[in-house]
This record gives sequence, structure tokens and C-alpha cells, in this order.
Amino acid sequence: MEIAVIGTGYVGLVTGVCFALLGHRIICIDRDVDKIDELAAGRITIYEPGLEEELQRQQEERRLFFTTSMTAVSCADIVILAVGTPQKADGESDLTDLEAAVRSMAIYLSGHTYIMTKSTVPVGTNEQIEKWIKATTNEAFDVVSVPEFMREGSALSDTLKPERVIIGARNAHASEAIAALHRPLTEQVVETDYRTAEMIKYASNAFLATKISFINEMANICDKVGADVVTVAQGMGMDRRIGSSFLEAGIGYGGSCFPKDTHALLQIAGDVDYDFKLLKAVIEVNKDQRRHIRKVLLQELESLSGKFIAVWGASFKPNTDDVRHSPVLDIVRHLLKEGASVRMSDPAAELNFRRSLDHPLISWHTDPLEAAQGADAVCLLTDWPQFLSIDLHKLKAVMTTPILFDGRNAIKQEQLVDTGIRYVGIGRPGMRGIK
Ligand SMILES: NC(=O)C1=CN([C@@H]2O[C@H](COP(=O)(O)OP(=O)(O)OC[C@H]3O[C@@H](n4cnc5c(N)ncnc54)[C@H](O)[C@@H]3O)[C@@H](O)[C@H]2O)C=CC1
Ligand SMILES: O=C(O)[C@H]1O[C@H](OP(=O)(O)OP(=O)(O)OC[C@H]2O[C@@H](n3ccc(=O)[nH]c3=O)[C@H](O)[C@@H]2O)[C@H](O)[C@@H](O)[C@@H]1O
Repeated sequence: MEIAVIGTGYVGLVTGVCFALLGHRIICIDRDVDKIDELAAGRITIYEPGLEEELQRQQEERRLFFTTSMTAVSCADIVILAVGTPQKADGESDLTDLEAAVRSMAIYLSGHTYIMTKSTVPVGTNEQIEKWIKATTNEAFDVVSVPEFMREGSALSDTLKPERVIIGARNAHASEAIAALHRPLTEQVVETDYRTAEMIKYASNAFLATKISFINEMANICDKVGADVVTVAQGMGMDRRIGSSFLEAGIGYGGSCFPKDTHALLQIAGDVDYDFKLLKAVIEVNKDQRRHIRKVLLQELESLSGKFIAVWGASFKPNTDDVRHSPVLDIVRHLLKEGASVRMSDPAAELNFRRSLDHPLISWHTDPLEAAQGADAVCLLTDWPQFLSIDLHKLKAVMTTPILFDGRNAIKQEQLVDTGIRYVGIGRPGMRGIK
């Protein structure tokens, strides 16, 4: 099949590579000329393990092409919409890019085409997409909602082995055609209508965010009652009805989707006069969790003014250079506001972080131990494997005050033994004050 993908962010790029791997001919379209030039030369502009190698292989096989021209749509059997749907100031989804992409591609539709929406969109948007297309062309088409569930950092394997594919369509014919396209990837296909498909995406992200805020609140209580949240989560997770994933307490969720999608779902509920109390609390808890570290550091150091704080990690999670809504951005802003100097290290996200936050009191260091040199505290905020294997004896030796705040509960008890490091995790009071 001939497939055009509009938008070459995480979703567009990974989807394009995935369908090329299945033997289809893919043309990826983006309005960003520099990005398309890089991609056409076989270089990806994001950090995503394994993606660049696979992209180059598919280019060599002449199954994957890049262009800025929407005319490519005219040869496509399927057009995939994968442009961004960011958050507006009021929390609502901004559909400006989506509308522009739909209207500009519709001009070139030729013969029957399936329009597959992968962007995360509010309830009712796929119906709106139909209207935008009809206003532009008389060519036959079917819109199909196929929300994406991949995670950054494991995007390719998630897309090649999805746990389920959701297909929201207006008719059985369109639904079956898109189900057949996905069958080589999985048999777990749910066929439904547009609105249900749109809701499944928001419900999934909101539920995962709820699990995280729940365990973060449990962690805060564990700190006060002397229980260990890591073992609490382990014990809870053994019950298959609960499941062990997304129960890691920490500095709160970030990324390009959970913060935006929880706000968008609140807005969707608000639009139908529904007060989604639980989701409001999830968002509030997440905000508070980012402030937790400031409290801890103030308890340990009394004042942050003039102190040197090393921050390990900038991306919102490991294996990505994405800093969109990274909790680290907020935390570093708090530290600077308190008058601290921040010594940062991240294996991949320095450039993106600096684009969002640059400050004379922030310095960057390739070596995390160099960042810790002379520090009054080290804050481990993104659990990159590189940080977890650092010898904590060496860490203690370079610090002024050996305080380690572990915002990801990633350090193991054995690593701390005899190091003289004062350890503060999240909901792990038993690991405090090891000498
Ligand atoms: N990033 C992720 O892990 C996931 C994202 N999603 C959803 O998928 C959608 C895309 O997300 P990302 O890939 O992160 O987006 P992104 O923001 O990284 O990339 C979007 C791309 O679309 C291009 N674009 C925007 N308007 C365009 C237009 N009119 N014509 C041509 N190109 C245009 C931009 O230049 C950009 O390269 C969003 O709705 C997001 O919520 C869903 C699941 C996972
Ligand atoms: O809609 C999306 O864009 C995607 O959002 C998330 O994927 P992603 O944002 O890549 O990252 P996650 O691995 O889900 O982590 C999100 C945030 O939650 C945090 N997290 C995750 C798990 C956990 O137990 N605790 C926790 O704090 C992470 O550190 C990170 O900041 C979902 O997991 C994907 O299924 C979805 O497709």
C-alpha cells in the first residue's frame, strides 16, 4: 500500500518506519524544512533508541521517503495524521496544526482514501475532520480514528508489538480495512465508533496518571508512618487486578502527553458540565509532588541561597531527549528562585533543556561526577542507567555535603552501605541517614 504520514514527530516517524517494515511504501510529510532535510539524509532529530538505524534500513530498501510537499497525498491509499495537538493556556487541545494539515492535504486527495487519525484529539474531532475534508474536496474518503499508545524511549517496539489497536470508524468497511492493515502487528483489535475510540485514548492516559498520583500520595504517607513505598507497590502489584506497572513513586509525571491529556480530559468533561473531581486531584497531586524536593532540601540545608545543587537528569524520563513538561524544569526553576546554583548533567537532553531554560546560575557537565563536584546536594531526577551505576563512594568523595535526593527511588540499599551518604528517597524513610 501507499501510505502518506503527515507530521514527523515521535508518532509520525515511528509509525512511518513501522509500516515501511511491514512492506508498505511510506512518504512522510512535514512542514519543517530542516527536519525533512535531516530525515532525508538518514538522521533523526530526536533521541529514540534503535530508530535511526531502522529508518536508514527502510530508506535503503526504498520504502521510506520524506518531503515537505502535500502533493504526495495524491498517490496515497491511506493518509495518517500525526501532527501535534498541544495544550492551550486554558487546558483545551489546540487543533490549529491539525486543521491546517487536514485542509492542506484534502486539496490533493485523489480516488478513495482512508484518513487515519493518530494524533490525540478531543471527542468529536474525527467528525470535525470529515467536515474540514468535505469543505475542500468531493473525492471519496473514510476517516478512521486509530489512537496511538506508544511510549517514548521504547517507541519502535511498542509500535511493532502493540498491546491493542483501537479503531473508531463510521462504517464496517473502513473499520475492516484498517483492522487488516494492523493484523500483522496484533490480533487484539477493538472496533468501535469515533467517540469511543477518542475516549479510550484519554481514559488510558488519565488512568495511568491516576496510578502515579495515587502511589505518590502513598509515598508521602509512607514517609510519615515509617513504611517503604517501593515494597508497598511491589506487594500491591502482585495482585493482577492492580498490576505492578505505573506504581513507581517519584517527582511526578511529565512528558508531552500525560499533563496535556489530563487537562484536555478535564476540559472535555467540563464541556458537558461534568465535574471530574478525581482527575482534578490527580493533577493537583502531581503539581505538589514537584514541590516536594524543595521542602526536603530546605529541611536538610536550611537555606538554598548560595548553595550548589547537582541535578542528574533533565528529560522527563530516561531514553529520551524530550523535556516537554519535564518535572525537572519546574524543580530547577524552584532551586534558582531560592538562590541556588545548579550543576546539571543529562546524557541526551541538554540542548532541549537549554532551549526551555537557560540561566547564568546553571552549568552543564558531561560527567555526572563532575556536576557533583563541590555540591551541597545531588538530586537524581531522571533514572538514566548511567546515573544508577555510579560508585557512591566516589560521589561522596567529591561532594561538600553528601546528601543524595533520589527523586526516582532508583538507588538500592546495597549501593549506600558504608558510603557515608545521607540518602533521601520518596516514601522510603528506612533508607534515610545511612552512615
Ligand atoms: N509523543 C508521544 O509519545 C505520543 C504522542 N501522541 C500524540 O500524537 C500526536 C503527535 O505527537 P508528537 O509525535 O509528539 O508530535 P511532535 O510535536 O513531536 O511533532 C509534530 C510534527 O508535526 C509537524 N506539523 C505540524 N503541523 C503540520 C502541518 N500543518 N503540516 C505538516 N506538518 C505539520 C510539526 O512540524 C512536527 O514535526 C499528538 O497528538 C500527541 O498527543 C500519542 C501517543 C504518544
Ligand atoms: O499519549 C502518549 O503520548 C503516551 O504517554 C505515555 O508515554 P510517555 O509519555 O512516553 O511516558 P511514560 O513512560 O508513560 O511516562 C510518563 C511519565 O510518568 C512518569 N512515571 C511513569 C511510571 C511510574 O510508575 N511513575 C512515574 O512517575 C515518568 O517518569 C514520566 O514522567 C503512555 O505511557 C503511552 O502509552 C502514551 O502513548
